[in-house]
Amino acid sequence: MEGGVDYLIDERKKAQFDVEAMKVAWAGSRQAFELSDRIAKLVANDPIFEKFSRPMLGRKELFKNSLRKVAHAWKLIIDLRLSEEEAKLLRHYIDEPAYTDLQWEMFIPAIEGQGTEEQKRKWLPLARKMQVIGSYAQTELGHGSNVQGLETTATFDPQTDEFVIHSPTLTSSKWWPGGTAKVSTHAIVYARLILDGQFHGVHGFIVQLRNLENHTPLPGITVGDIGMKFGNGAYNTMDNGVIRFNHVHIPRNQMLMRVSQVTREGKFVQSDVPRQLLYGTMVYVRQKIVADASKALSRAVCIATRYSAVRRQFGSRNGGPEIQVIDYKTQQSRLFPLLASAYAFRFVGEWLKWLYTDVKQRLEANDFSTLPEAHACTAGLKSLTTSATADGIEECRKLCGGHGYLVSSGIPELFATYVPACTFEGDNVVMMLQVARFLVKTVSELGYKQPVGTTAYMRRVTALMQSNCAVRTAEEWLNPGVVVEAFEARSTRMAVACGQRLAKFENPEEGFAELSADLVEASLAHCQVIVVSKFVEKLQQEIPGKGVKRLLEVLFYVYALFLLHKHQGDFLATGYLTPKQASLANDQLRILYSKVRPNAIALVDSFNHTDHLLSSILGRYDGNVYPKLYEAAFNDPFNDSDIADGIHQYVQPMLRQELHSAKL
Ligand SMILES: CCCCCCCC/C=C\CCCCCCCCCCC/C=C/C(=O)SCCNC(=O)CCNC(=O)[C@H](O)C(C)(C)COP(=O)(O)OP(=O)(O)OC[C@H]1O[C@@H](n2cnc3c(N)ncnc32)[C@H](O)[C@@H]1OP(=O)(O)O
Ligand SMILES: Cc1cc2nc3c(=O)[nH]c(=O)nc-3n(C[C@H](O)[C@H](O)[C@H](O)COP(=O)(O)OP(=O)(O)OC[C@H]3O[C@@H](n4cnc5c(N)ncnc54)[C@H](O)[C@@H]3O)c2cc1C
Repeated sequence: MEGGVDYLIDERKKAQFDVEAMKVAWAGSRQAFELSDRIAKLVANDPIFEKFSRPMLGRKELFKNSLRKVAHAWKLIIDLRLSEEEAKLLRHYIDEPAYTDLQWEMFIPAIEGQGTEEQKRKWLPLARKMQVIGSYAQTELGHGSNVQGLETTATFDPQTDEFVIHSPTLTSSKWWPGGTAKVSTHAIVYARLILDGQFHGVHGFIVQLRNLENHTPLPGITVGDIGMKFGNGAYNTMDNGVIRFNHVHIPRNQMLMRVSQVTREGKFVQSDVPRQLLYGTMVYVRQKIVADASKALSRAVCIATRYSAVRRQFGSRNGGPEIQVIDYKTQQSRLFPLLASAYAFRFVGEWLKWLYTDVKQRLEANDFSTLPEAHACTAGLKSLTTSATADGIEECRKLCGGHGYLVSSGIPELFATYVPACTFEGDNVVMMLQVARFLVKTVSELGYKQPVGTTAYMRRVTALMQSNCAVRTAEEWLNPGVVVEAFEARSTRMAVACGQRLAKFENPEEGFAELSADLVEASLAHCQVIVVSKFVEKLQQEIPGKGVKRLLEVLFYVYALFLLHKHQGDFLATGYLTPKQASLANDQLRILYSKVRPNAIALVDSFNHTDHLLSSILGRYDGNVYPKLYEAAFNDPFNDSDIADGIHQYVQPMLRQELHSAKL
């Protein structure tokens, strides 16, 4: 058997549910499925969007090719009159980080959230038509996580009614802003506002960087690329920049003034809008990143699952076929929790999108009451989902054995492109510490204030602290209420224990710093409650299609019981579970894996990923792995000639023992 075509056909026959209905459940609705399927095919069938050769290209060629793709995409958007939703799907399927990500996901949202009505009227139409191209310049060489520590200054000059943007030190150079090194004409620059020698906090300013006619940097602006990043291809299609400002003047009306204003006389006016709204763009993008995590994880899982069904090792008897590696329990125990996580992240991402839309509407009506909850949820879930996805992609590489290390497996580039998500938009540990602040506050107020939203379960603090799990058989773990209660009890107990230990410190900030590692673990436990509960809420909805709901229930238990197994130390240490109950959960997990097994290929087919998106020989829909790997090897430009450059010069003299007289 040369290829794996027959293996996947057989695998697909084993499915116990309606795959087409599962595709709809994954997409969110039939309309969403049809839209996304149409755009996926549009991209897959367009040769300009080819990406298989990307890791072989040098930086300049890679970047130019990326500019070409964006220009072609923009032309398609106009010619086909694509909506903003369709344009964003187009970007997803093109699958290439580019300056437009910053334009549409940071520059425009920053103006929408922090600009005045007048500023929105002026800048948004220009940006939406791509007549100005903007980026988001917050991070500096010496300051990233600590936004209040930024050094760039914006000093008001009452003589000219302008702000003077300046980088006073080397460490104040803006460093990282995507799209900035070579493309963007403007940037939202975050800087310390200085009025009459007084510091008034960090604010956003719209600063023009380049001449719109000839694209040269404006006087006083030094700008360039920060250099090659991790991996070939990957995030190197993006021009992350360094900018240095030397007393650059901008009009006063280019400070984003929804949160605070500076008058013509140079007076600072603080409105009722909380200053945290300045961080609103990050909240928006963190929510997007959560929604995107399932897309990246599902790609890696799809590749590893299909390949695990094609790949055979050991167990051949009488010349018969060896065992498919997907049949090894160890392979299942590593792969199926990731498959289940992809579904879990998809549903929590959908919910977070809803939560964000709700908060946005409230903010527009000047209702800021749900902002702390939205901040904690977006920060925490961004951290949980990106860490699990980055680790999961790497696990999928290992699940594919040696071939997973080949660029043609599609996994190395996916990993290299994905991992910065653990760092950008807030380092994952720093984000969990934000959740910790929120949890500590919630716990400290339990005596007199009812927790709401995602912490509402802590209203039952007494019961969750005192009662214990009642499970006596492995079967009894198959109850959503029992599972959710276990997660809630563990989270409540960890948060309360942190609160009690913090209370022993005279200085709360010192206590917080000392206990920060434990606080991060308590925050993770709380975020897991959210993911598990939102999965259960999804299952409570009507989900049409034969067997679809049943399979989603199986995946829910795999996700939750795997987490319980992985973190059983917490569940045991907090005293909610006995070792016997933890062991029963693990027994149930093994049974669940055998329920996933016949459906595994159909479950990854339900992601509806095109071969173009996967860009992976191991993950091909037809499973024809070996002939295509062989073909790709000989199509590699390195194999153009049998004698590589340098062989005659450096190898032959060695073979002939003539190295001493060779010209090196
Ligand atoms: C081809 C054509 C296509 C056309 C269309 C295509 C469009 C493209 C479409 C799709 C693209 C798909 C891609 C999707 C993903 C988008 C990716 C975009 C690229 C990403 C590139 C990366 C960008 C960046 O990284 S930008 C920089 C990000 N930086 C950070 O995240 C810094 C992190 N630090 C902080 O946020 C803060 O410093 C802090 C929170 C850690 C601390 O802040 P501080 O002021 O010191 O606050 P603190 O004292 O701790 O807290 C005070 C109180 O404020 C509360 N709080 C903090 N933050 C927030 C907040 N955000 N919201 C609300 N409240 C907040 C905090 O809890 C405290 O509250 P308390 O009650 O006082 O305790
Ligand atoms: C690919 C990529 C694209 C980016 N694009 C942009 C962009 O478009 N615009 C922009 O402005 N920025 C951008 N950034 C920058 C990004 O937002 C920052 O790198 C990120 O916020 C982390 O900040 P840092 O680099 O300062 O990390 P640091 O804060 O220096 O982190 C270093 C280590 O210190 C730890 N640490 C830091 N503070 C604490 C603390 N209080 N407690 C405990 N541990 C702590 C962290 O956990 C980490 O382990 C991008 C970054 C990357 C990688």
